[in-house]
Amino acid sequence: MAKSDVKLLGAWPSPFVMRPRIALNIKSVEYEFLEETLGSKSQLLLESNPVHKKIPVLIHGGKPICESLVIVEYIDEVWSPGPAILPSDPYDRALARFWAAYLDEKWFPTMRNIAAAKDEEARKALIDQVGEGLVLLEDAFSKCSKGKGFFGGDQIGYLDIAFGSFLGWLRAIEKMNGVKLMDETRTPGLLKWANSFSSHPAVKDVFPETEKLVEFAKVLAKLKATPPK
Ligand SMILES: N[C@@H](CCC(=O)N[C@@H](CS)C(=O)NCC(=O)O)C(=O)O
Repeated sequence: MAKSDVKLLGAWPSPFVMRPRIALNIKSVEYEFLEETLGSKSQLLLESNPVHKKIPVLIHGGKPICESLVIVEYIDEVWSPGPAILPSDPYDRALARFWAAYLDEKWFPTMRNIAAAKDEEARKALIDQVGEGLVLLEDAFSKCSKGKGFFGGDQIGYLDIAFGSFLGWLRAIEKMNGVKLMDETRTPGLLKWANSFSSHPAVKDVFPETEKLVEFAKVLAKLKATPPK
């Protein structure tokens, strides 16, 4: 497959964009990364994802595929055989999809809201909710990993990608709020997993630095505070 046949529309700070990047790395697929500019949407993005107008979009042989987890599943099916991303067992697959949906629908939106909390009490309540979510995920980790290093077992799988893509922002939010959300007492398994995940060969080159994300968050906050002209 020529590199030009696989294009990914994205942006470096986006956790959702990290997902297909990791999946493509796992499958050793070369691709062209087309970086969107903050605050504007390219014509290609608007044409490729007219429903949500969001990144990531994978364009494979001219055909667009949208939604990060749909893209990860597509990559797993198309570049097969190769290291499997989704679990082969139907129950394990269902569990991985269940927790990925929890992360996207509940856990991450709560964490994202911390920055916009209206006062200190609201901020603290959101931080507590994120911590409670991590305790649930610690339990999910011990069930899914079956004593191995990743949710997917010996190798990074679907749920590792779904959750691991949020780790950069989790670390940035810890730093910006002066808190530790993952720790040895409440989430020992996740703490170890987070280090293995972020240093994995398929991940480390696309894993954003905490400091860069903190700076980016400040730029975003400024943009939000500026009234439209
Ligand atoms: N559910 C989508 C979420 C994608 C998403 O929220 N992308 C953000 C970047 S992190 C985006 O494109 N935002 C632009 C906008 O909302 O207009 C997915 O999993 O792909």
